[in-house]
Amino acid sequence: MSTTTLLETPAQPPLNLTLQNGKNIYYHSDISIEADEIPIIDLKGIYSSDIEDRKAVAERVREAAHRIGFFYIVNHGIGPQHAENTFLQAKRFFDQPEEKKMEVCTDLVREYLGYFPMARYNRNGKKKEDLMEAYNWGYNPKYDPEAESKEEPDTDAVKLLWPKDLPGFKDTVYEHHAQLLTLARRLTRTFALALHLDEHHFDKYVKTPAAGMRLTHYPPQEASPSDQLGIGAHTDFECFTFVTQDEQAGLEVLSKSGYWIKAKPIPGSIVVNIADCFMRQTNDFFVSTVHRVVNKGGSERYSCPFFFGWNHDIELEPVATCVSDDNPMKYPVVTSGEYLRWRAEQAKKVT
Ligand SMILES: O=C(O)CCC(=O)C(=O)O
Ligand SMILES: [Fe+2]
Repeated sequence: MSTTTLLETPAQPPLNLTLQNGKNIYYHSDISIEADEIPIIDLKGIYSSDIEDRKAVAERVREAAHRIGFFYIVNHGIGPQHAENTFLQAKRFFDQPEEKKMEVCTDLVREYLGYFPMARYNRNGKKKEDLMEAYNWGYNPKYDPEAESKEEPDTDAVKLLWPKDLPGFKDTVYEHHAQLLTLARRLTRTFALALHLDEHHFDKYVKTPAAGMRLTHYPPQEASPSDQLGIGAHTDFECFTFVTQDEQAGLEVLSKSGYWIKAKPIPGSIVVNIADCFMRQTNDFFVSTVHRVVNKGGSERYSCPFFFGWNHDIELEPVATCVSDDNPMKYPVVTSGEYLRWRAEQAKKVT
């Protein structure tokens, strides 16, 4: 495993970039490499009745979340038909004429939801805009298997942002969303154990969670990654993200040694990455790792990220096992909702 730091590898002057969360990143080259740094974690043990099995998985999660902030999960319990169905819906949606997709454009609402048109954002200030389009939707208690009240919220996003001419689209993608929601709540317990807390420590944080989901489409790009990306380098906003990828490679992760490493698709797996709210709450013990997408593979790429965070009113207070007199909390305490709103405002400005 690489533990080289940038300071130890003075090849050429590093490239640098300021991210939307205000952090600066440095890297050696825009060309990515193959490396064996992202572990594959078998989740079978989290469903065991024996706490020792659950703790054994949690220790692997602890190591990965601390070292690189990315891991694959297998044996996660979600049947392959859900990803297949979602990708079919993604193709259906993106194959529509542009004016149809614009009927559910993100500009219709204040939130960062709905359709993001092709090449709309330029997250890293490259010569050309990011070559991707996306469709986003949010948590809805109507489709939450554990919601106490199943009433659909009366928001503009719910009323305006669902495509009108794609029967079955909403139900199908929410079926997958419900599966991911259940897994995310389960994994929240594993994360609690990974932080050496009581297994149920975060249970009350995930009653009405932030649980946004996205379909993304990246056409193959001709420009080099120095001039254009599929999605520019960024960190995610919430606690953790599940990325379901199709078979087309493209996701890349910035390693601590300052190289872009490929997170190649592994059939049936889900990629998990730590995001900023968890990094803040764990006082940087969990790393919210920078990632991006470059589709140089010659075929269309589809993926489906699921962004999971706490109920909006939860204060992102420090996790007790991650602070001490010698290691005081680095971040001001804000609520999850306040932080996500601030990040969404920053993200909307990147045009
Ligand atoms: O498409 C992917 O593999 C990842 C997308 C991503 O990082 C995001 O939408 O935040
Ligand atoms: Fe991301």
